[in-house]
Amino acid sequence: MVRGRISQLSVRDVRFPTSLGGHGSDAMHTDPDYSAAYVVIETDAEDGIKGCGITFTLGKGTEVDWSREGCGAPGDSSCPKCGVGLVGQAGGKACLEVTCGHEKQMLAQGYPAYTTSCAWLGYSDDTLKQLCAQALKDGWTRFKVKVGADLQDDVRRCQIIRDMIGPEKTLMMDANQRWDVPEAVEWMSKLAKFKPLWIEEPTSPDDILGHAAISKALVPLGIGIATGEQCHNRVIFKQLLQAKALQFLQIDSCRLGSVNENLSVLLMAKKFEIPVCPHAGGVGLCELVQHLIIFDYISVSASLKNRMCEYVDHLHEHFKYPVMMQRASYMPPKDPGYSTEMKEESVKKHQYPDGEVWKKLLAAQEN
Ligand SMILES: C[C@H](O)[C@@H](O)[C@@H](O)[C@H](O)C(=O)O
Ligand SMILES: [Mg+2]
Repeated sequence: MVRGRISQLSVRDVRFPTSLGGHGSDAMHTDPDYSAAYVVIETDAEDGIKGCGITFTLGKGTEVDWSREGCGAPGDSSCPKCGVGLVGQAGGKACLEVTCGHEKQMLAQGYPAYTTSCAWLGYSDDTLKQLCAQALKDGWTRFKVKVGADLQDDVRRCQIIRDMIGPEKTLMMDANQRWDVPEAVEWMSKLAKFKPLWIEEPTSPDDILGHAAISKALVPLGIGIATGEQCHNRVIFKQLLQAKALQFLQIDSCRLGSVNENLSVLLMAKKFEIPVCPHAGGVGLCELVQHLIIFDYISVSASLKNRMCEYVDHLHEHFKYPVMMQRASYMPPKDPGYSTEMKEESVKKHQYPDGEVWKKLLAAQEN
């Protein structure tokens, strides 16, 4: 039913200076400023219905004029992490009438999550220990640690985190594409003693057969391959699944353009019996993907076995409908829409380069 016409469209470059604290850092992206191209489509409908969309980048990636900036060169750590994938938040009715057991279970217990927030690569050992201790207190049982830049550092950091969480809790590792195929196998053979459930993005996300080779070598060591946060369409996922290149599939709500593209991947994963463990974090990715993974549980996979959704503890305060976490789980959102809308005040403050936050930072840099 048509309810008005599009009357206005705005695109804003919103950046958060996360690099100042090393938040979000990994072996490839050493100083990311979590950022978004934030789009609002307004209509002239009487009820004021509007659509909001985000594309997650690491700062410079938000600039339209890349080439002049020289952005896009391999190794430029501020290049866009995620491609263009607009997702909307349109008004509508929240559909939370309890109709099935799985839905009831989600409403009561939520969808299980793991945390990446303790172990970004740029964090000191002290910060790692402090955040890990706090996360354990808060009830987290699944942890992801960044690896891939320096083997000795990885061994030390993995030892710290494994000692702190004990042998039973789940540990995952993420190399953010840093290795080539033989290097990935060799490096992970050295980290196998820390019993990681998976190694994520061990090599280039485009190297489907490379992932298959790594998977063949590491599965006998009890290590699965997780990938998907850089996969931009269902065809890539189809090939990863057909080639038996992954044991955990990581959809990304923004990288895969549209909800429909995400749904087709959820259905393929079900057919291949591969658990979906979404990528989240960034700017708003937790807010968005929680809808998809809870839908997956209620309507597609009907299983929580080997399944969990990533959680990162940053920037939720800038969203109008932030995620609600309880006992290390995502509690189902009860507001209508895709939870994409940002607070106007946050957008204004963090707009690049003329928002209050950036004016101050850029002025300080000049002095
Ligand atoms: C640059 C970013 O923080 C990435 O390190 C992050 O998205 C990561 O790959 C993840 O799995 O959370
Ligand atoms: Mg990752």
